[in-house]
Amino acid sequence: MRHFDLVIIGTGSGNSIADERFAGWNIAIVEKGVFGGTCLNVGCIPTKMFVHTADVAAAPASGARLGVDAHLDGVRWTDVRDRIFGRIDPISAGGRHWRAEENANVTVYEGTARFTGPKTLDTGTGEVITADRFVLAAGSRPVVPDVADLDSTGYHTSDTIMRLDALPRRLTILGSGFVAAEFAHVFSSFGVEVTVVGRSDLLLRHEDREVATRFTQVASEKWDVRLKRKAVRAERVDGFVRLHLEGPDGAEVVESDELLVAVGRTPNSDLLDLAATGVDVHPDGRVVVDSHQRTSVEGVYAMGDVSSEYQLKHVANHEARVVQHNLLHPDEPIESDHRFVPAAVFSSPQIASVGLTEQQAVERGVRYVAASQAYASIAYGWAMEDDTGFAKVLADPDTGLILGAHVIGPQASSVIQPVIQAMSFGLDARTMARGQYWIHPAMPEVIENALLNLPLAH
Ligand SMILES: Cc1cc2nc3c(=O)[nH]c(=O)nc-3n(C[C@H](O)[C@H](O)[C@H](O)COP(=O)(O)OP(=O)(O)OC[C@H]3O[C@@H](n4cnc5c(N)ncnc54)[C@H](O)[C@@H]3O)c2cc1C
Ligand SMILES: NC(=O)c1ccc[n+]([C@@H]2O[C@H](COP(=O)([O-])OP(=O)(O)OC[C@H]3O[C@@H](n4cnc5c(N)ncnc54)[C@H](O)[C@@H]3O)[C@@H](O)[C@H]2O)c1
Repeated sequence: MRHFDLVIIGTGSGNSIADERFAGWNIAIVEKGVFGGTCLNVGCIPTKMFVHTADVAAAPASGARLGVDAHLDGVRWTDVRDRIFGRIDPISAGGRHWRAEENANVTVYEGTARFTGPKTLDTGTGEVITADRFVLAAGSRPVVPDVADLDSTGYHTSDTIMRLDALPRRLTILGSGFVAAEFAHVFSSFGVEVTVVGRSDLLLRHEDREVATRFTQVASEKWDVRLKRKAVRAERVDGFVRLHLEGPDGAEVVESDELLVAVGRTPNSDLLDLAATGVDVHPDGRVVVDSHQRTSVEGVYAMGDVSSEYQLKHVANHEARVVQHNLLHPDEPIESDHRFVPAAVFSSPQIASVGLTEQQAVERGVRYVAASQAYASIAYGWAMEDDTGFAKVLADPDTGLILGAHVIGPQASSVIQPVIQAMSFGLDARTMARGQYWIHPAMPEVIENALLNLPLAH
């Protein structure tokens, strides 16, 4: 049985750990799928390449109110798709080749790993290995909801929808979170009739309620949004998918060419038979880790979607750096910093958030003041004729320290960044607003003004 210094399971964010500082280590990497993991192959990267393309496709329609009459002649779907994956697939193949053929100290096993005993791993390739240290970086996968006959009907997830051979005429999206909001924007901008089916009363219900309400209003004008619906059965009739729903007005059916299921992601910990090596798992499937990313077994670390509360690439990258340091310096371990984790939804409009929502502040009994500023009331908002976007900030009324920020509108994912910086470095709202120049007339003025609107004690 081969023995290694380190085994890394999963080539998403885990693949970045073994850099030149590990040249003297004997390392095994196990991957069951395509090299590079979710973000590169089926997540952040391709979706944002589609989102940018969708923004371009949607631009002509927004020109008329500025006095520019433009028309979208068409979207060459296969060209769009092949440009995106023509860029991505070689990166994945190159990464695999580099690890498998050019890293003298790394052995790549292409199989589904599972533990068979303490620090003993079946690589799924016919070979069982042992190691002193393991990194569990096995990520997550789409949840398949309990809807009768879904399997026999056939459906897509975010893993497959981007590789369609042709644009559907109609697309139903089951789910109302990040994936649903981003793909609804992509496909509707390409001319597809989109229906979004959600369980709760709002799209993106985990956002600050004012933001989720505004997004739901804007979305309902563009897409057929059906909320408070339960999907009970699916069927395929004459080649079309029919989704049977139960809602406030009783039973209804949505028919479309394709169905995208986007109801969340579950950690891949169940594939690993972790009990065999004694690693603890939360009831929701996340591997239990401490602030140093250590599991319940000495020498076994976990990071990213398989263990994190946040299924986000910037969090997985951060945790990978922590694991990397702690492998190299076990006597001086560092902790992950999850104080101010931001997130953005790249839909239309965009949404970005960091820190507490107003609802969380209320639920947790946190003292706060809140203020907002509309894009429509800053100069660049006039330039864009934006009439739905706004920035909202929450702060401690006494210290002025920022507790949360929520932005809905153009470039929200970039506009919010100075607030993330202020929160991370303990800058109070007044100092942040008045202690620096804000380029006029640029979009971050929406943040400057929201900060100035806060009714702080001093
Ligand atoms: C459609 C979509 C869009 C997204 N967009 C964004 C975004 O814009 N911004 C953002 O921050 N985040 C985004 N995310 C989330 C982000 O992709 C993930 O948080 C991140 O990729 C997780 O990285 P990871 O290394 O933990 O797991 P992964 O990248 O999923 O890597 C895990 C790897 O482990 C392998 N594996 C699993 N089990 C085994 C096993 N038993 N044996 C061997 N190998 C195994 C898998 O095949 C996979 O390659 C998006 C996700 C999706 C689905
Ligand atoms: N821009 C980004 O950073 C980005 C983009 C895409 C995905 N992601 C990550 O991937 C994760 C997964 O995305 P997601 O959109 O699949 O999950 P999500 O958790 O964001 O949203 C899932 C939604 O589906 C709803 N739902 C659950 N079961 C349902 C059912 N049976 N019928 C109808 N609705 C149901 C839930 O109430 C929830 O609102 C995200 O939470 C996020 O962390 C991030």
